[in-house]
Amino acid sequence: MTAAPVTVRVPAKVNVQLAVGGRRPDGFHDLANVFLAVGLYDEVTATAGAAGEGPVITASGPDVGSIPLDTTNLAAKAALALAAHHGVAPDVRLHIVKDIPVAGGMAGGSADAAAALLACDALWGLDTPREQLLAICAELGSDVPFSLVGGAALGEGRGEILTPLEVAGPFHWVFAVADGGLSTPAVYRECDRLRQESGGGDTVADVPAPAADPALLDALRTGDPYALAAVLVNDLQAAALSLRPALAGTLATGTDAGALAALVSGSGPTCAFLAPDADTAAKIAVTLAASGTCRGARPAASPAPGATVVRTA
Ligand SMILES: C[C@](O)(CO)[C@H](O)COP(=O)(O)OP(=O)(O)OC[C@H]1O[C@@H](n2ccc(N)nc2=O)[C@H](O)[C@@H]1O
Ligand SMILES: Nc1ncnc2c1ncn2[C@@H]1O[C@H](COP(=O)(O)OP(=O)(O)OP(=O)(O)O)[C@@H](O)[C@H]1O
Repeated sequence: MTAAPVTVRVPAKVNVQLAVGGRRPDGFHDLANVFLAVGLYDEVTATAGAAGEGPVITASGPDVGSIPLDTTNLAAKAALALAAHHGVAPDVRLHIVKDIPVAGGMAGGSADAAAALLACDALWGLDTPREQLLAICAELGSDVPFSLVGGAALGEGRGEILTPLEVAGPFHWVFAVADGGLSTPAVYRECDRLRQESGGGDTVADVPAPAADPALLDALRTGDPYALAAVLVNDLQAAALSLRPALAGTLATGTDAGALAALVSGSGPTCAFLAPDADTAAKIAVTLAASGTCRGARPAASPAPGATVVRTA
């Protein structure tokens, strides 16, 4: 009997604190990365594939023209990694319903990897222990473990070593989606270049070790948007603005429309706006969408749960 298809829903993320340390010898940067999952979701459905065909990717949604449909898709890589871990055949059809902006700094590819991992695990009846799933996630990318876990978490190391955080809420956000993406490695490189240019150096010997801000952790715990707005910080923001100066106009538009704070989401170019309540978030979204400073604006609340099986047919 063929196993029933499995659908997993997985959230996007915003980094409420992204403290970036110096460039390590392996090219990565040590982080104090406070992740918050937000209620914008992709869905990945895994269906049994024909013997020998490997992972087959299909996708639907407005931006899917810019994602790869071969084995470089992070969802395919996740299926291959899980199959290799267990020594099983990686035959699976993965359909991605994509709502998370592509190359937008919201971990869309990472989300699909985490979702595919969970969906294949259920489809293939593997029951992989959580720690092993998290280890496979970390091999796939620095953001992938958080996509599995969701909620709020501090990511240390290159972002893959997670400590869950207490978080109240809801926090109300608006996300301004830009035309075109930004490459994550290019943004980290630009951060290094700006550090060198300012004379401070860009290696672990030059840059103070990143640390989570206790005031920010308190604001998450108490669910206070005003306190959170006062301490939001993204060390990659200057680099994203340097590569995409027009984002300054987007940030200013959302702030003028009533956001408590505005910042670039992760490596950008999506901009995130924290609102005091859901009504204000809806108004900010309308103003941003009409402003011509972004391609679209999406309200979303956080925290959101991590990758979750939502359907088996
Ligand atoms: C910007 C963030 O989204 C914030 O959460 C992440 O740090 C990026 O995570 P990601 O997209 O999962 O990144 P990975 O796939 O692990 O790495 C892609 C590239 O980003 C850079 N990279 C990533 C993470 C990190 N801590 N330091 C880095 O310098 C490296 O050039 C790396 O080759
Ligand atoms: N399933 C996928 N969805 C989106 N992009 C993918 C996927 N698989 C591979 N990619 C590639 O990864 C690149 C980065 O896309 P992604 O949407 O993950 O960026 P991002 O949100 O900026 O990532 P992050 O916030 O983790 O740095 C894309 O340009 C695309 O070519």
